[in-house]
Amino acid sequence: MNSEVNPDCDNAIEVRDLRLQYGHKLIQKDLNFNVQKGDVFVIMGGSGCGKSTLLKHMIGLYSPAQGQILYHGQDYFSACEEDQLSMRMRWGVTYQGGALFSAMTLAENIALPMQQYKDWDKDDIRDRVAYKLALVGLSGYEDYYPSEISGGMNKRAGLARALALDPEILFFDEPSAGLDPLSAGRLDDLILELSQSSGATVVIVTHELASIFAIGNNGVFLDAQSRTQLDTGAPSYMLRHSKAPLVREFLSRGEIASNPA
Ligand SMILES: Nc1ncnc2c1ncn2[C@@H]1O[C@H](COP(=O)(O)OP(=O)(O)OP(=O)(O)O)[C@@H](O)[C@H]1O
Repeated sequence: MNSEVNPDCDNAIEVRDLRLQYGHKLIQKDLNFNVQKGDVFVIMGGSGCGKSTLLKHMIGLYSPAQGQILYHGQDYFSACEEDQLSMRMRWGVTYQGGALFSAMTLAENIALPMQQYKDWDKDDIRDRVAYKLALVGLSGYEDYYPSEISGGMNKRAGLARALALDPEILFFDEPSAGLDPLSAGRLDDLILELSQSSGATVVIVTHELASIFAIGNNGVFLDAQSRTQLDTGAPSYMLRHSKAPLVREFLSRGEIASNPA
């Protein structure tokens, strides 16, 4: 266990005064919110407001222009490389396209992080791969290539790979992008089921209202115009009670645009 990690900290993630830029281009500023352990936390907002950018900062791909992101009380960006790696090893990430390696079978894709980061032997890895595939409903698909299975199955296989190292936090960028509503709904159910059964915290970027309400118990709403968060909390609460009209309007597809209830 990392020396600086505080296991008693209820917040899996704390975002403090965060400012996100690409060069001089400001994307978001003054972001402040907490993700509690076990939350399914939704990053919401209209197209181009910076949802993916925020997620990329949260998984350490980009450094913030200002502010902090703390994991179990430890600031990621001021930590040494070794501590950053040990934090990253506790995360599972799935990107927008599923992003499996096309030249590898599903089993090889899922085994890859295990081979990279663990000293598990071959049999152990084979069993763990089979278990992860079973968790996402893909038992028996070990030897299939990504091109041989459907889009929805690819997403589920991507999820199995994200689960490879038994993560404490799972990050998803638009997990159901490109899926039909039924498959998207099934993927939502699976994400919720896996987070509940493993106790993992989930951080998810989506603008799908159905997903936001089906699985999110907490979240943050980003605005492209003011370039800051308009609200944070439970999406179902924000829908009726957010003090920001734009949030109520967005979450109700324009049906609740007047004063908060
Ligand atoms: N690598 C980059 N360099 C410069 N600008 C970028 C980069 N990536 C994204 N942007 C810009 O940052 C802004 C936010 O993009 P981002 O993809 O984070 O938004 P988003 O809310 O996830 O959008 P969407 O819902 O459409 O996927 C956009 O104006 C985008 O053009």
